[in-house]
Parts: sequence; structure tokens; C-alpha cells
Amino acid sequence: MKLTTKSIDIENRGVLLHAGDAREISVRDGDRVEVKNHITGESVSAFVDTTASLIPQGVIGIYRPTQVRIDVLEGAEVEVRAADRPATLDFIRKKMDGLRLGKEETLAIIRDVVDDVLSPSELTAYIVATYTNPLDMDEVEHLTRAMVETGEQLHFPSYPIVDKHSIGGVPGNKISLLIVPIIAAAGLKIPKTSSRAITGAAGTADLMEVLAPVAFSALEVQQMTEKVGGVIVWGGATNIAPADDRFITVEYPFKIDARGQMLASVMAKKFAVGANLVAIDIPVGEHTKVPNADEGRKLAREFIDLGERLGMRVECALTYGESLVGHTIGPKLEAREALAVLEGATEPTSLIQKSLSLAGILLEMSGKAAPGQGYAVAQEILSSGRALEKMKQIIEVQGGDPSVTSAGIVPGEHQFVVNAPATGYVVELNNKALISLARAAGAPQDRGAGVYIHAKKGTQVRSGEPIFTVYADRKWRLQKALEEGRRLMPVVVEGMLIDRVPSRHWGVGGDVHGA
Ligand SMILES: O=P(O)(O)OC[C@H]1O[C@H](OP(=O)(O)O)[C@H](O)[C@@H]1O
Ligand SMILES: O=c1cc[nH]c(=O)[nH]1
Repeated sequence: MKLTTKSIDIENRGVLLHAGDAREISVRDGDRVEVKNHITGESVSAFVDTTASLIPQGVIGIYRPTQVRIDVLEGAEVEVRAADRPATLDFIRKKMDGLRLGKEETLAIIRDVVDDVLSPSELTAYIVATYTNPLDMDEVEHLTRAMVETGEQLHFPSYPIVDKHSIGGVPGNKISLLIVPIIAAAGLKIPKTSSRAITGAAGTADLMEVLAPVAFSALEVQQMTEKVGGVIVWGGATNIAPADDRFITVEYPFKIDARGQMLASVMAKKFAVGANLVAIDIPVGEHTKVPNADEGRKLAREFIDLGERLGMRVECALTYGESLVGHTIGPKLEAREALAVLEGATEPTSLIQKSLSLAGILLEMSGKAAPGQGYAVAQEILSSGRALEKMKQIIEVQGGDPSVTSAGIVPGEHQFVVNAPATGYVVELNNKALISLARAAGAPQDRGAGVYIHAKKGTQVRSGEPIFTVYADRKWRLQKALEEGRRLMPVVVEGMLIDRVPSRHWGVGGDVHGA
């Protein structure tokens, strides 16, 4: 059917059809049509929305990404027909049924993900299929390679290229903001791409965005790294392993991070930037992605194995994940805490020790420190102020203000302090509940939102002393977070009354109502 185009400023790969035209070409809302540009001969598949009134019959509303793909002008005539169903839906179905996917099948799926051929529900089906039917190591390797092949890669003229990545899962894990400048200050190259929050309340890209822009092209990432030695950018904007951000968009609301997806997501980003020396942080703890050290060692072997398959040397660090890193959760609070350490703060020790340990591993792997000396070398770079100096260069090259100080970063104006209801020890500090609380307060989208933990697990508190403060940029968000806090009770002080559930049938003094 021939239809006349009308441009519509909507940012997805769709078209708007009059219900009458849709009936004639036998498509319904959510189906695909193929739209062909007569002049160039190019065609594109697009998802259908229908309307009875917004456009007349004979006209097709073309959303911007669709229009760009077939390069068609407003008012031009296009040929529209019902599109064939993508073959990759059968591959996804195969995975849903618990079968293994071959290399070509995986590559075809990832191409369709990157080309926006799959609808959000089809993409979700793929992620859920790999969550419920875990990928074996061959499938993980195929997925990793497919994620790299469908994006851009960096090619530095010399080695080593060093990188680190955390699998996440522990709140407050702001260590990249310390490790990257330490490694770059040691004279190494570290083109760090990070994701936004996946299961947490603030990913490294969310934190860095407090200090500088994080959206750059692959070429810019390479140029900035060559100039100052390191960057901290958002992988989702780079076209480096571009499928990754699409997957994370699906995972984020469910707070899931399937093992095979996680391995591929992390290692595809390392491979694509050309890293040959990689350290992986695996936080271990009851409320994290890895519940115990045995599982952590298994995952470490998988990262190392995958690294060998891809020609990268990988070392893993199992780290303490029972409690948050440092005292803060949320973009501004975390960026402020990390910057304060670069400026010379000697606390929090959990943040400093973890960052120096990981940086030390990379310094030893690269030969910048003798075996066993990595921690001390990293410490010297931090305490000498060279890491701060390097961080300012990184902030500046990314377009931020290098004169920023931790004191100048102000978290959300709406605050609520939760005090200890009894004297005792903090016996429970539930990571997952703290993340839910910070998300309810608005993190990571609201940068000032988050939680400051005054008393971590094992700390003795007196009745009335602060345990944590919730921050929000908007008042209604603070209210939401407090409701979430009441429901989840993220912190428990030994001896405190958690809740009182009254009997339904007994009145005062033991009288039975209605008896
Ligand atoms: O939201 P959850 O699941 O905790 O983890 C996601 C975070 O972990 C990784 O950190 P980094 O980039 O190595 O610093 C990711 O890039 C992301 O920022
Ligand atoms: O970058 C990351 C980190 C953790 N998990 C992922 O899937 N990707």
C-alpha cells in the first residue's frame, strides 16, 4: 500500500497508521510493517501504533528514528506492507525452552537488539530466558564476542591497556572514582566505561556524572585516554558494546543481573576498549549478587577462563560485600565521599582499603609495582595528591569543572534522620533494603537523593543517636523513601522492637470482644 509520510517527533522505531489502513494491510498495534523509500530503494521494519483520528487515512506518521533510517522527506510516498517475523524470535524461544544457542544464533539476536529490530517485550523475553536458563561458557563467549562485534572498538598504539570492573551488588561501591585516577597517575592507560545502576541505586556512570559529562563517542574516549591517561564514561553512550545498555534497561526494574549476561556485559566492555590487563571486583555477601566465597571463587574462575578465551589476563578480587562501601549511597553523596578521599580524608577505611587493594593488583599486573608492593604504591599515589591532580585532569578533559571540591557537592535539600530506637548494636544492615530506600528517594535520576549511614553493622549506638539520614531532591520522594523504610526496616539495632502486631480478638485485660 502506498502512503504519504508525515514526520512525527517521537524517539522510537515506529510508525503511526490510520486504523483503516492498518486493517487493509492486516496489522495491529505492536505488529511490524516494512516501509520502503521509493527513491533510494531502502526499507526499514518498524513497529505499528494505530489511531482513528490523529492522522487521516492514506497518511503514515513516521517517527524520527524510522525516518532517519530510510532517509525519507515529509510528504514523500512510501510503500508499506506487513513485515516478516524476525527469525531471531525462534532463537529466543529456543532459549526459553532451555536449549543451547549456537554462535550464529547469538550473533543474530545481538544484531537485532542493536538494530532495534526486537520490541521491548521480545528483548525482555530474551533476558528472562537467559536468567532462567543460564548460559554455558561457550554461549557466554559467543555472547561476549557478539556484543563486541556489533559495536565500535578502541585500538591503542601501545600496551598495556589496563582496566577494572566491579560486578556490583554492594551499595556505595564508588571505588572506580579512586582507582582510575590512581592507575592513570601511575602512567598507565585506563579507558574506563561503566554502566549506570543495574541492581543498585547509583552506578559508576551516575556518580561520575556529578563531576563531569559522561556521554562520549568511542573516538572521544580513545582521544581523552591518550591525553590524560584515563576516563570514566558511560558505556551506554559510546557505541562500545551497545547491546549492553539495552540489556541493563530491562534488568534495572527487576534488579536482576544473570550470571552469563553479567560475564558477557563486563568482559565485552573490557575487550572492546582493548584492555589486556583486567582486575575484577567480586563483592561477596548475603545480600549481594554472590552469596558466599565458594560461589565467588567459581565466578572468578569463569571470568579468568573467559579472559583467556579472549586473550586478556584477568585477576579477580573477592571483596567484603556484607556491608556498604563507605557511608554513602546515591550519586552526589558518593561522589562527595570519593572526592574527599582524593583530597586527603583518611576515612572511610572500607573505601580506601578496597580501592587501594584493587589498584594495587593492577599496578602489580602491569609491572608498575613489585609483587606484594601494589597496595603501598597505590597508597603513595593517593596520599601524595597525584591521584587528585589526575582526577582533576580527567574531570576537565570530560568537560567538567576541575576546581570542584567535595565541600561544594551538596546532597538533596530534603532530609530525614532516623535515630536508634534503643541502645544496642547494629546487627542488621540490609544492602537490598538500603538500595530500595535510596531508589525510593529518587536515586540515581535525582542526583542529590540517597542515604548516609552513620552507624554501620557492628557499631554500638545509644538510643536517640542517628543511624542513617535519607536525602531527597523532592519532598514527595522523601516521603516515599520513609514509607519504604518503614516497610523494609533496613537497619536493625539489637534489642529494639521491630514491630508490634496486636491481637485481633482480645481486649484490654483479656476480655474477648463480642463474647
Ligand atoms: O548497580 P549494580 O548492580 O550494583 O552494579 C553496577 C555497577 O557496577 C559496575 O561498576 P564499575 O563500572 O566497575 O565501577 C558497573 O559499571 C555499574 O556501575
Ligand atoms: O557492567 C556490568 C556490571 C555488572 N553487571 C553487568 O551486567 N554489567
